[in-house]
Amino acid sequence: MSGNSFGKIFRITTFGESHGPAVGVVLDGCPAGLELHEDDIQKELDRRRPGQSEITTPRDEADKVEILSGVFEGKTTGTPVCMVVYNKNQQSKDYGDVKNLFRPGHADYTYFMKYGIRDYRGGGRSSSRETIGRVAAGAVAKKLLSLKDIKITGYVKQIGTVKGEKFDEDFIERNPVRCADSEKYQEMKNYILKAKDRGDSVGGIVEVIIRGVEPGLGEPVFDRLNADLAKAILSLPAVKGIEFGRGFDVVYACGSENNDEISPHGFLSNNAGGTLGGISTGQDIVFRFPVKPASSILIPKQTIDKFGNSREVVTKGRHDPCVAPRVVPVAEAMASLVIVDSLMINKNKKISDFS
Ligand SMILES: Cc1cc2nc3c(=O)[nH]c(=O)nc-3n(C[C@H](O)[C@H](O)[C@H](O)COP(=O)(O)O)c2cc1C
Ligand SMILES: C=C(O[C@@H]1CC(C(=O)O)=C[C@@H](OP(=O)(O)O)[C@H]1O)C(=O)O
Repeated sequence: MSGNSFGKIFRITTFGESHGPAVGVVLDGCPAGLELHEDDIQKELDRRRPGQSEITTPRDEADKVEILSGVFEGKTTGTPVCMVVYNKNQQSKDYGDVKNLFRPGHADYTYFMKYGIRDYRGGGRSSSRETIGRVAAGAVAKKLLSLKDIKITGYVKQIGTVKGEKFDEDFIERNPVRCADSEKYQEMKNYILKAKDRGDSVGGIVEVIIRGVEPGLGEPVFDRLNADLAKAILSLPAVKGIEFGRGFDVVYACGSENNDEISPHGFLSNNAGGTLGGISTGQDIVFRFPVKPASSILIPKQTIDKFGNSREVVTKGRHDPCVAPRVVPVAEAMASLVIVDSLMINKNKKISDFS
């Protein structure tokens, strides 16, 4: 177990480091015959790409994808699909100062303790450059889901203390904060920019809605659909938790308010967030997660070097002042991978399916 792979039937292994030659993914288990072009992948990678606005890292990467295998004459062949993006704008010399230091909030300390060696050029393997592979595979999953009219939409619900209240789906795609509330967008952006001016960073909350999932997806005990989604989301850098439906607020509710009543026309509410007993109800699956403020900040902080000496560190280089807007397409990709995998696992559960 190396921890670099995810999924049971629709399986991915990501590879690469932030400042190495390339990052990417090998996707195994994709059915043959799916029409797949680099453009399908590129449009999702373009949503994740850095260097696109003043509220994201200025590292300027085109993130152009190449499909190396598994596709012939525009269709998947049923063999592993390998997709690669070459890193072009590393500027690794900027990281010489932190070569022997553990940047607070980053994985430098834990990687060094675990492996005794660390790629100090940027975040190395722990950098979000790794999520390119997830987004590329997620784009294939999204294509499969579109055949079943399943749609996954993520958006920024909160930045710092600024809460979005509306949900304007068209607006999400058009604005760099990926906020669904057109009225709160400028306020959210200003909140990020003020922190950036101070050399600081801020956190946020992202919500994801999965529409069109049939009832019956997810396994009953350990591989509950909500548990699989939770693992997928918690496997993302900077994510510190997850809640479904009414979430942590269930603490304030009585059963009489929290149970989702059922009528002949369907459920009357969705406090559960789309699963019961770990199995999809057929309603929207709704979850949200907090994203911590990016660790790389220009405010001097105390740390140690790898020899145990006390040091002060300022994290130079190019960084996101807020991770939340950037994580949206990645979270959608992870959710897509889980839903496709669950659909593939969910075969032949009733004798009537076995024909
Ligand atoms: C899309 C995305 C972009 C990120 N950009 C940055 C960044 O520019 N600077 C930073 O310090 N952390 C950034 N992070 C978070 C770090 O990668 C993460 O905090 C670090 O690897 C330590 O992991 P942990 O926070 O999960 O413990 C980003 C995360 C994601 C998902
Ligand atoms: C380049 C990207 O964002 C990076 C995410 C990141 C981190 O620690 O996650 C740190 C910075 O990169 P580096 O590894 O060069 O220090 C960001 O610029 C990207 O997401 O494509």
